[in-house]
Amino acid sequence: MSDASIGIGTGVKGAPQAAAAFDAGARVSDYVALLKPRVMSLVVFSGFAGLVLAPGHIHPVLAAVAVLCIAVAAGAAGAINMWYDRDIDAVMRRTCARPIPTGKVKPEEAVAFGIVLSLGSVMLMALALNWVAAALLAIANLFYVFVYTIWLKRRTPQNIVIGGAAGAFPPMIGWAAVTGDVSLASIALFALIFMWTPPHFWALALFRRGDYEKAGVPMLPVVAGDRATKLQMLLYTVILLPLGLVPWWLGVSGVLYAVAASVLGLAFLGFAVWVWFDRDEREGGGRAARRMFAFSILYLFLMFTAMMIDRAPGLLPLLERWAG
Ligand code: HEM
Ligand SMILES: CC(C)=CCC/C(C)=C/CC/C(C)=C/COP(=O)(O)OP(=O)(O)O
Repeated sequence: MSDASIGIGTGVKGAPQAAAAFDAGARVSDYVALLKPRVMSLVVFSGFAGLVLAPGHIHPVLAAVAVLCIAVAAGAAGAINMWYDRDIDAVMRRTCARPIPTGKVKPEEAVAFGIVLSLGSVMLMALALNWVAAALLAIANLFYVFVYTIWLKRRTPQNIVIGGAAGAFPPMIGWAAVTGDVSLASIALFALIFMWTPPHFWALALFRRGDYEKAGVPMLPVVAGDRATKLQMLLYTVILLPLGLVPWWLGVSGVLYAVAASVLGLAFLGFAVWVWFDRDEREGGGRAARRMFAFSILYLFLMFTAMMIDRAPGLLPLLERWAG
């Protein structure tokens, strides 16, 4: 039996096709990487929480469209951020393997991709849901691109305090997708993420300080030092403790949430105290800072989970109606 008859010839002929398919797969994953999918998970989760917690009903298909729009608009802003920051991303160890610094995606392709997805997601939100949700989505997207990335990131250590507002919008957007408005309760959800962002990010900046120094980005540990950063983190986590109870106080969720928020808030504060007393200030050496960064993500996931579980009795009839 010749090689050709057992299919080797076919295999050789198929090789370029296989390579092309592999290439296409690699390109898809590069474009997905532009969307910062891991960060997006929590953005989407908090947006979903806004949808669940808002009073009123929404058809599940529309709820899914709203979540998709939040995910795509956030990812699109991330792609534009990677286009603008391609010079500093190439310098930092954490970001140097991203698709633009490695040459896998051209800068102009990335920015076009980001702009098209931004416009598409905002338009879909406006058409399928409502104009308030679409306007908030556009504001969040533009805030991350223009206020955080282009204006503040390279100028001031307060970059993430002000610019962090972008990431605080998703629950408000989810809420508005259901109600068509902005309420005190949705502002409380915004405030929670707004106050959470600085300790979340500065914990990372403490053990990635060298990266930011190298790239010349004025993050707080670089500009003001570790002690000042740790003090600020303590302040924000102290404020976060009572702020976490506001959704309960406003009746967004009940006592179960209030207990969870107190425990989680105290734990987050405990991490900030541990970071404060941790004397290991070598770049990359601070175990406490690493743990606090990881806990910050768990904290927000659990806060919104607790809020939603507390609303579960109200959700049940809703789910039954959807199922029916
Ligand atoms: C200006 C505000 C913020 C800054 C500067 C910031 C910065 C960062 C950075 C640098 C990382 C490491 C990312 C990586 O290397 O993959 C990170 C991780 C993360 N951030 Fe933030 N963040 C901010 C706000 C938020 C918000 C609002 C959320 C969601 C509500 C969020 C969710 C996450 C999650 C889930 C991760 C973990 C990703 C992973 O598993 O690697 N961040 N953040
Ligand atoms: C439309 C919408 C809902 C927008 C939300 C935008 C959003 C996901 C904000 C979170 C902020 C964020 C990921 C900052 C990363 O900082 P960086 O860009 O400095 O991080 P890097 O060094 O990893 O690039």
